[in-house]
Amino acid sequence: MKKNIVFDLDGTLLDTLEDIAISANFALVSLGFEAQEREKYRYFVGEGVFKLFENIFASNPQTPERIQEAVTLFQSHYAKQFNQNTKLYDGISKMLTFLQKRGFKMAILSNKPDSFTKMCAMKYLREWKFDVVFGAREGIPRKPNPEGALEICSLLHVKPDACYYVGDTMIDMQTANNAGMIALGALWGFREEAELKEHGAKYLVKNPSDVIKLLAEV
Ligand SMILES: O=C(O)COP(=O)(O)O
Repeated sequence: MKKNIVFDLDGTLLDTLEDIAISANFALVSLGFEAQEREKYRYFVGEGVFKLFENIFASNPQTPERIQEAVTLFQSHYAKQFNQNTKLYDGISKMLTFLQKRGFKMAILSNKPDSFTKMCAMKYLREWKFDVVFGAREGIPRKPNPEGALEICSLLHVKPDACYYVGDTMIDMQTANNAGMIALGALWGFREEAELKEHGAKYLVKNPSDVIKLLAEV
């Protein structure tokens, strides 16, 4: 039985791009830097909030203290911004209902700070039962390190190879493979097919109804 599925959050279950971009641009402008185009955030997001600003400042590196200032400004802004434009991607609701009815155990593993991950899950995903919701937590290495994914397996009492992991970036495909899970690359999210293929997607799904088709026989 492989009725276990772990989801990435940003760019997979939720389209969070706009609110992340607004809050990050607030932090940048507050510190005297230029705001970045919303589309660029597709590539900045994925490895947690500190790395978000490291990525933004890639061509103009800043001290860790400066980056931390940006992170702090981002976090206080995002606490109020996170639910302004964010939404479930089309078809997610139907997919989650299907999986739940079919008896799948479901979990979330994100590199978004743990408190924000839980706030988003409470706001947008409370209709469905997620056995575990983990964001980035103190002392636990971020994805693509498999520690969080393996902890979920042990909490669910399942083996990694009996778990699907659905995500939209190379970080997610690497996480799934590092943990020994079955990697599903979601093409509706932040990144492109080539990236997901290159980093070990076992299956590519164009939309959430493809997940239903793929897992209908499991
Ligand atoms: O916020 C991030 O950096 C990434 O979040 P995700 O792991 O849910 O894609």
